[in-house]
Amino acid sequence: MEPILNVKNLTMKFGGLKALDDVSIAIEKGQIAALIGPNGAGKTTFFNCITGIYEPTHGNVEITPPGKATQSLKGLKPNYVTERGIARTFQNIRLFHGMTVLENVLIGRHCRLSSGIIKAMLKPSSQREEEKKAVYDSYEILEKIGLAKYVNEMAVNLPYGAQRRLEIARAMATDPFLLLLDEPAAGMNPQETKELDDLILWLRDNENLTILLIEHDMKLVMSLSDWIHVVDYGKKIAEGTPAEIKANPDVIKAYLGEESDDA
Ligand SMILES: Nc1ncnc2c1ncn2[C@@H]1O[C@H](COP(=O)(O)OP(=O)(O)OP(=O)(O)O)[C@@H](O)[C@H]1O
Repeated sequence: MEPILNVKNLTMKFGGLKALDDVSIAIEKGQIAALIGPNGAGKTTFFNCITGIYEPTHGNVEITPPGKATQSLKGLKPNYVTERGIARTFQNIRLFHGMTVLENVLIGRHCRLSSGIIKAMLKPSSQREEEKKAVYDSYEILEKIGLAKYVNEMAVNLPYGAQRRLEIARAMATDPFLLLLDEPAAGMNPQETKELDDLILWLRDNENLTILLIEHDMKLVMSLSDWIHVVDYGKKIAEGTPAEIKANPDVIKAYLGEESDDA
């Protein structure tokens, strides 16, 4: 079976700097995979190349959505990548703080509406049904993610961990088959991290999602991941199971160091 995401020989240059150097990574359907490596290794650049924020200097990104043919994402802008079924969250929280929790999720939903969210919000009668359905679907997502109690709160008033979960809810609203999470546990306390761990597992097991996460919390990475890819200075240096990665001398030297003791 084709991998759900097949990134082939990706190179991204910024002037003289090779942020990614011939990186190939395949993600299988239903996997929770992690992309790890030191600061500046190229992890976020990798996400940016997949999601159309950057056009890679070389290489190709192919997807095989469940039940569909393999297709290339070459040249697609971010909104078209989202439409193809890839959703992401960002390293720094990017919510619409002046909007409610529900409105933030509705914004994510708009790529699945035929009328577009703006028209739907203006409420010409032909769009009312679609708008109602979008609100219903968004509320359902909030329930699943454990945020329904905040539905009419302003996003800015949510506790930090809930804001991070709201980003995942908004990503879910785009109906993805592949979810890319960029440091989802950053800044979380241990309780929030535990809840995130449970949520990611739940999403994979109940929402049919494949998940690729960038994360520096090695305890979370090692407990959650089926498969781990490691980059350093833009190059892929290893891939394997958590046990293999923990024991890999190149990874220990480049990144894990003593951290591997508590993972
Ligand atoms: N738009 C850009 N222009 C120039 N250089 C960039 C750009 N984006 C990233 N870089 C550089 O590319 C390299 C990889 O950055 P990237 O953000 O992908 O690393 P990272 O592995 O995600 O790091 P971290 O773990 O700190 O988030 C860094 O040297 C960074 O400064």
